[in-house]
Amino acid sequence: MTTHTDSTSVPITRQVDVAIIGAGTAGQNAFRAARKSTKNIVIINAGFWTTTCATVGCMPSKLLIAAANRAHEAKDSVAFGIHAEVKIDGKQVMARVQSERNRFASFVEQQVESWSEVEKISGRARINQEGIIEVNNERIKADKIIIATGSTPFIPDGWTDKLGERLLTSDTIFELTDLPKSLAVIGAGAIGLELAQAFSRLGVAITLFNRVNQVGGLKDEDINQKAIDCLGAELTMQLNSQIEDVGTYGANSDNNNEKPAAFINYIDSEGQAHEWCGEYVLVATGRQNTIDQLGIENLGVSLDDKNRPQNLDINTGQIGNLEVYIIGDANAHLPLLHIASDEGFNAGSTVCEDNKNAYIRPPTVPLSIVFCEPQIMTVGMSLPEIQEAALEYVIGKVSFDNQGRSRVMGVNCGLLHIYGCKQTDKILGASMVGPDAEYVAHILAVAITNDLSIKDVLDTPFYHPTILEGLRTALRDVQVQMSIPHQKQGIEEDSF
Ligand SMILES: Cc1cc2nc3c(=O)[nH]c(=O)nc-3n(C[C@H](O)[C@H](O)[C@H](O)COP(=O)(O)OP(=O)(O)OC[C@H]3O[C@@H](n4cnc5c(N)ncnc54)[C@H](O)[C@@H]3O)c2cc1C
Ligand SMILES: NC(=O)c1ccc[n+]([C@@H]2O[C@H](COP(=O)([O-])OP(=O)(O)OC[C@H]3O[C@@H](n4cnc5c(N)ncnc54)[C@H](O)[C@@H]3O)[C@@H](O)[C@H]2O)c1
Repeated sequence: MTTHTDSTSVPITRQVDVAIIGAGTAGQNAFRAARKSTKNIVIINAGFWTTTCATVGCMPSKLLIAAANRAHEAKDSVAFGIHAEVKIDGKQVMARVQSERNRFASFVEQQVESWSEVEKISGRARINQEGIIEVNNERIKADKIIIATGSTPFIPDGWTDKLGERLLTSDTIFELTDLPKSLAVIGAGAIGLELAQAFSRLGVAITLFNRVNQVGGLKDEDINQKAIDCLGAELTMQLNSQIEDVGTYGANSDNNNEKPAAFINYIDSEGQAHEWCGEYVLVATGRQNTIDQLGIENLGVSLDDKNRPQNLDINTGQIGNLEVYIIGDANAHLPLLHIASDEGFNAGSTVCEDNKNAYIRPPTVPLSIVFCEPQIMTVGMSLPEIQEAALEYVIGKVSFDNQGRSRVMGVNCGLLHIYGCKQTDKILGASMVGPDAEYVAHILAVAITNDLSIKDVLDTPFYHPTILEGLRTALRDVQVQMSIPHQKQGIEEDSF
């Protein structure tokens, strides 16, 4: 049926209660939640109907890391008296990454296939000047619009042309059918760090570049330096380096195949000029949303200079009083999977007419984990945020270099800082590089979410011998520095 908009005579092909643009984790969750109470709904998606997480993100990266860590353990067990000869079959490594990845993606596809065809449109949507969604031959008028268009790798200007097929991003690297011989990784954020270490452990000659002396986005200088020390023991890093130029040399120069080799001209942290030359360059210099290309301004949404929407409700993704919701990586707030998932559920529940019974999840405590070894985690407020808020704090510390179980396991490199609030005996946040950081992070997230005092956490059992006993040591260190009354227990009472 074709109708007309009120203000113009432009024909519209569909009128819906809710339109969702983008069917990744956030969009699919929004669709599932909204569809419970409206049947007049459409979801539009460009590209594959799976998710970034399953297809080119969380899952393939963790599959590669899993293979890498197996290789590393086998190669790195001499101190235990175990001398293994390790042969890495690159083709088999990549084949497992792809087949397991496809298995995860197929579960998402099956769910999407169960949705009615009328509710799904494959195509790239745009919002025209009248606020109508245009996709393929359709012009869709929606009472409420949820935008969940995700993010894409950011590539510095000109690099795509200069590096040609030698340039890889996280969107393409998992499609390699064999391990490369050499790889430069540019950017030491979560993606760069995880993939640089994984490929290095699989025998690829890696150089990791970052323009600042920082890894994994760490904002606590001591933890950052410890992470650099722990990771640098096995990974070649050029931190604080400036890339001057990138490009390729003529065919056959890598004696590997017909393709030209890649080069990077850079200035190291000492100011010396160098050239790196190798097979591929993985650009991991961040991700950016693309909502500026969507015609978002036609819905009354304004963006700041980093493409972040103004007046964003971080709980539901709603923009001010508009019936526009921007969720997941698209809002550039916290580009993480659990956030995309929660925001999708919340937005989908909020747009329903009958949403009184919908449970809108509150914003969760900030939590981030980088799956390199040792792992990196941050939870709660960061040190700069605490300092900016002028809160009185103490830092409880524990080194994992000599921590009992960490040493037993041969994973004894790390440092945990817990930021305790002097007035309240509560945990403000924490930052760590070290073994089992993912579990430490979750325990602290539970404590902060439930407003537990440091004494509350210390009153729970810590089994011996565990790496988590290190968490207890750091909590006790917070406690002994507190100005509030408490039952002192010296950190020296922790024993092996
Ligand atoms: C390599 C890598 C590893 C990661 N690892 C982790 C991890 O370990 N833990 C973690 O928490 N997070 C991780 N992330 C981040 C996580 O994957 C993302 O935060 C999450 O997938 C974002 O989901 P989304 O729904 O916002 O976007 P997506 O899943 O990207 O969905 C967006 C969809 O919108 C579509 N789209 C875009 N524009 C349009 C348009 N104009 N019209 C129609 N459709 C459109 C896209 O094609 C896509 O299908 C990782 C990311 C990467 C890249
Ligand atoms: N384990 C996880 O949770 C996980 C894993 C992967 C990705 N992610 C998500 O994906 C997002 C994107 O990850 P990312 O690592 O690409 O981005 P990022 O923003 O975290 O890191 C990018 C890094 O590249 C550096 N950089 C930028 N331009 C550069 C240049 N020209 N030369 C040298 N260095 C440069 C930056 O200094 C920064 O350290 C993350 O913010 C995260 O939310 C999460």
